Amino acid sequence: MEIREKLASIGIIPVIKINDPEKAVPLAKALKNGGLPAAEVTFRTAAAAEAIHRIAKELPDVCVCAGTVLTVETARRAVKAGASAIISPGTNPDVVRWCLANRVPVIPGCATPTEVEACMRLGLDFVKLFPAEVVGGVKMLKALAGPYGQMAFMPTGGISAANAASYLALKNVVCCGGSWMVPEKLLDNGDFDAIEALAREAAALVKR
Ligand SMILES: O=C[C@H](O)COP(=O)(O)O
Ligand SMILES: CC(=O)C(=O)O
Repeated sequence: MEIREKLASIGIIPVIKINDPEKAVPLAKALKNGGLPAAEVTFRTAAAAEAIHRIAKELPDVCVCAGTVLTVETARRAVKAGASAIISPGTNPDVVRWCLANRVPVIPGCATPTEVEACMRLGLDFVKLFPAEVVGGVKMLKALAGPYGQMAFMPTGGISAANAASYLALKNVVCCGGSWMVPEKLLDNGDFDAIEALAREAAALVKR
């Protein structure tokens, strides 16, 4: 299955900031058991590569992606660790070109029509909208659907159980990203049951 179809079938992609790599596998298990077999592990912590490696090795049916990939070097590390896709908050053309040259799925962030067009020129038809709620959310995506009918989006930033369904109802939305089902405190405390419950609540918003 192509990554886009896989992400579409999961619907909501948990965005993770993890400090302790020991928690990576129990966290991914909790998300999977809750109905979200995916993780965007952000390179905002030193544990990111190790967390990706552990999830990819122990839970091959979980779609583990790398987030906050700002450089080609980080993209290389993420792919080596086992990431299925490279995701970033903005668009670094060097990262996109490296991914395309190495056949690595890449989902860079856009916040404006000009950035969407830059990604189209790079050859992409699927990007992130970030930070989604700040830049107009559902209204912005509806507006972008006019001139950019072929472009599909993964809105992230400010999405929650309260508004995810309105994003998922849009034709140009493949999936949403969000951190709300993995609150830092629950992860730090190792409260995987609570995370699983939040994942289950989120997964119930996805029409399959
Ligand atoms: O930086 C934000 C994360 O990428 C996801 O956004 P969120 O915490 O609003 O869900
Ligand atoms: C926010 C986001 O998309 C990222 O850190 O990759």
